[in-house]
Amino acid sequence: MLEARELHFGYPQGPRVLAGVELRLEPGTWLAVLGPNGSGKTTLLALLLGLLRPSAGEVRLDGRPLQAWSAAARGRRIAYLPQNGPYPPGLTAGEVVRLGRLPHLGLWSREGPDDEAAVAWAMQVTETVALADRPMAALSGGERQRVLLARALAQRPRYLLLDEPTNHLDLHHQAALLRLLGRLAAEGIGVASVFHDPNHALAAGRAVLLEGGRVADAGTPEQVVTGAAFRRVYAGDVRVLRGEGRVAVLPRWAEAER
Ligand SMILES: Nc1ncnc2c1ncn2[C@@H]1O[C@H](COP(=O)(O)OP(=O)(O)OP(=O)(O)O)[C@@H](O)[C@H]1O
Repeated sequence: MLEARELHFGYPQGPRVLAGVELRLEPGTWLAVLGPNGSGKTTLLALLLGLLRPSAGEVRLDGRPLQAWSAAARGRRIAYLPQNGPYPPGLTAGEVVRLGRLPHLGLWSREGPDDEAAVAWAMQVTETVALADRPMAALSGGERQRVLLARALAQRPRYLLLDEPTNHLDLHHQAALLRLLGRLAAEGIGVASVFHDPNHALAAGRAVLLEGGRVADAGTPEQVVTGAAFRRVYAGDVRVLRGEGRVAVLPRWAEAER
C-alpha cells in the first residue's frame, strides 16, 4: 500500500500547502483526486513519489517509510505521469518509452526480453507503436502525452500516479485512457489520477476532494461529486445530472447556451 499519514507541507518561504492529508492507495484500486487549482494535488503526488519531503507526517510504501527505499527501488514500484511531463531532448518516442526501464536495469546490464516485452506492451496499450521512430519534439501534444504514459507503464509499476492524464487527449483517447486505467487497477495496480473533469473521476473506484490542502471529502466518486463539499467548492459552476442509473456533471455555461 502507498499511504500518506497526516501529511503537512509548505514550500520554502511559502504558505502551508497541505495540512494533515490522510490517503491510502491500495494495489488493485483506482483513486481519483479532485480539487480546485492550487488545492495541493500535484504537491501531494510529489510527496507520494518522494520528490518532496513532508514537514510533518510520513509516506509509507508497502509498510516501510518511503525514505527507506532507494530511488531505483522506488522507481521499480511507483511510476509517475507528470503534468506537461519533461523528457530529455533529441530522442525518438520509442527511446523515451525505453527510459521507463531504467529503474530495472543495473548500471552495466543490457536490455533483455522482459524489457522488450514491457516496452512493446506499453506502446501497444497507449496506441503509440506507430510513433516509435518519430522525434518526440515533432509529435502533437496528445501524441506526446500518450508516449509519456507509455514510458510510465514500461516501468511496470505497482503504483501509477498520474497528474491530469487526460490533458491534450481527444475524446477517443480520453475514453481509451479511462478504460486502460480501469483495466490496470483490475489487474492489481494501484492507480491515483488527478482530474479536473469530474466526469473522468466518475470512472474511478474511489475519489478524494482536496480543498485548501485538506481532504474535504472522500468516498466513491459518485458520493463525492454529489456531496456537500463538492457543491461548496464548485457552487454555481456545475449541475449534477442523474439518469439511466448514472451520474454526470454538466458545467453551467453549457446549460446557459441551451
Ligand atoms: N515550487 C513551488 N514553490 C512555491 N509554491 C508552490 C510551488 N509549487 C506549487 N506551489 C503553490 O502550492 C500550492 C499548491 O500547488 P499544487 O501545484 O499542488 O496545486 P494543484 O492542486 O495541483 O493545482 P492545479 O489544479 O492548478 O494544477 C499553490 O498555491 C501553488 O502556488
